[in-house]
Amino acid sequence: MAGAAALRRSARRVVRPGAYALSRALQHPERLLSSQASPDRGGVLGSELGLYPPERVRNFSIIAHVDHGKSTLADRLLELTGTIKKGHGQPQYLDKLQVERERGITVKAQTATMFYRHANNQLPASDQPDAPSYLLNLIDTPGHVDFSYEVSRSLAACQGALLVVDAAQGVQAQTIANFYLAFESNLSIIPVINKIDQPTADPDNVKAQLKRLFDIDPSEALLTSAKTGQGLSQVLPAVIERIPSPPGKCDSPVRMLLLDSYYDEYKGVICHVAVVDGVLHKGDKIASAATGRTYEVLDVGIMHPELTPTGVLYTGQVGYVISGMRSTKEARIGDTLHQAKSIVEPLPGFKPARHMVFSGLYPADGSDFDALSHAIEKLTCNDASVSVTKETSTALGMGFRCGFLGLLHMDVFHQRLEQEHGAQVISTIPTVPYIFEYGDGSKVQVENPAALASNPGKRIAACWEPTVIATIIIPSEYVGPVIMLCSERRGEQQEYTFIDAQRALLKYRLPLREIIVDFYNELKSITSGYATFDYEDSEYQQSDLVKMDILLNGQPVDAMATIVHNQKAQRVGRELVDKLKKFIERQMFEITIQAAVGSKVITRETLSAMRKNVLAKCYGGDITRKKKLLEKQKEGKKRMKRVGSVDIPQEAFHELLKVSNSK
Ligand SMILES: Nc1nc2c(ncn2[C@@H]2O[C@H](COP(=O)(O)OP(=O)(O)OP(=O)(O)O)[C@@H](O)[C@H]2O)c(=O)[nH]1
Repeated sequence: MAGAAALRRSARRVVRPGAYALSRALQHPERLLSSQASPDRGGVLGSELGLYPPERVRNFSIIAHVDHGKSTLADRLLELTGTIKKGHGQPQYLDKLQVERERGITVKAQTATMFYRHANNQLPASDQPDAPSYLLNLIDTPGHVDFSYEVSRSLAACQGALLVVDAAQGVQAQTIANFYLAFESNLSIIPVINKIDQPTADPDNVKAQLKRLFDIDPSEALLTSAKTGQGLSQVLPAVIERIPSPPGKCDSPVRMLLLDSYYDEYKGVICHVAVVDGVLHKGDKIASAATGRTYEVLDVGIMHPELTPTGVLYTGQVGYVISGMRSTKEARIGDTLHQAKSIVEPLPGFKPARHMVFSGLYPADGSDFDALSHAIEKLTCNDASVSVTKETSTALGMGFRCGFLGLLHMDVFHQRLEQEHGAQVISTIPTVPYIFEYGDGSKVQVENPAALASNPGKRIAACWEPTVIATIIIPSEYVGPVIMLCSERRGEQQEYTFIDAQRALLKYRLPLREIIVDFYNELKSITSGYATFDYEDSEYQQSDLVKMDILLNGQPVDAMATIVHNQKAQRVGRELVDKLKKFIERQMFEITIQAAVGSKVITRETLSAMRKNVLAKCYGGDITRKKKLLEKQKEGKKRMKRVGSVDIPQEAFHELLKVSNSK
């Protein structure tokens, strides 16, 4: 038992939070089985990995719209191959990120190596003892739009993808986005129509949609239920038969693509790699094409599904490498790692993550700056897609300006800071990266509205804002309200088609600013939850933007400054001022709250003076009760931010994040 516990502990240390199938497996290491098809039944030895030349390897991903069943399907495939034990009952999520459990989403992509014996599609593997065994790398990916960066990274290591579509819901916005990601990467796509057990399942309609939208031959679609197991036996044979083996030269110097990296307290930086050429051995010297630094390979292995040392990785295989890198900053995602002292052409990496949303993060208690700094550093070790720079606010003190892939990504990061690192954080109103041109022709990218100083010597000549191309799929009766919503948000229609008799597809160019706050919620609410939405970044467009300041008793609060479209300044200003009025408690003096563009005040409210007497309700002379109330008041004060003479509660900052920019 003690051994199992130790294994569990060590598994927990090294596992990357993510696809719950893998995590679940780690909770029960005693249930981990070497595959039925594995060449050895007690683990995978390096020499046996050599039995899998590229022709016997398949690297594939599972892509889908959120909730269409990727992770459940991944789970079933791991069971089917004996990588985790069958029938582990109700999913247990103890090793999964709390944030993933609460939100029911996958945030990080995960890789698992499986072994599968395959000869004849018609017969069970147990009846074909001599059937050749294949090494399959399955990469489970997140479905939410903010994490599509993870999807494209995963696809770089694959030659094929299972495109999972819910048999009742049909093709949705992210199905389209993910299909094109895979299609543009030249992957073989296997359509899997999942959840056929549902009473409302209509696989024929889904086949027709796949044909119409992607020109997929209906006979190619596999029909499955990841819940009941129906149709699952066709999946892996299709993977082997329809997906090409990875290309690569076995006898060339080693060259591998760095897919992902994370930091482990005990082992240091762990890199996930796809070996494109050559063979990588423990003890080899490797170099980074990006930094030129060299490292010794201290450990190498596969994810089966937990880290399993093998001492070697062959051409076409996907696994992990530990090489004494000190920080994930050294492990640049998309970098080529290659045999040291050999001249190799770097692999074509992938598009760097583009930060769509920026926000300032400050410690709720100014004296906690070091703790927040430490927490952010630790968290970015496992989420390299966040950009972090130090900044100072007169209102909030020292903090950080962080760039995120989207609003959900920002929320998840924020939540993880609080849950995993106990950090109490104030975040400022999210903003997008604008470009401003001054009268002298110089241009700046503005990620912090407060940094856009109103400098009379620097007249703003023009500004640009980022836009996205949004794809929205809705039942046709909701087309009218959605068109109205998009035009309110300054959208420009690009496409309006029907994907079947009941559903329409709308494409809009929208300013990113207009969708980062509240757009999705509103879209869902006007379509009774039926709309699905996805976007890809597009070009910058010139726009009439202004910086809006919030002033308390005449003093601007830099952390509350925001950039808005000129025509919306009045409405946004009103909303911000109203929110603040609601959340700032009356104080012993009168407080004026104003929103101003330049020197022009566009809206104003006054909070009359009042002394809050916490002892007012405390009759009689119960001294301990009085003390308690005073203590509570003192605690409350700690959560206040003093700006000039005004105390602003932490909640006021949180509420400002929710201010819609349209309506
Ligand atoms: N009825 C039915 N439900 C299924 C099936 N496959 C998955 N589900 C359920 O659908 C829900 C979503 O499944 P997931 O596997 O988490 O979906 P996902 O696509 O991985 O979701 P993200 O990770 O958030 O992108 C869960 O409640 C599953 O139990 C199926 O074949 N039939």
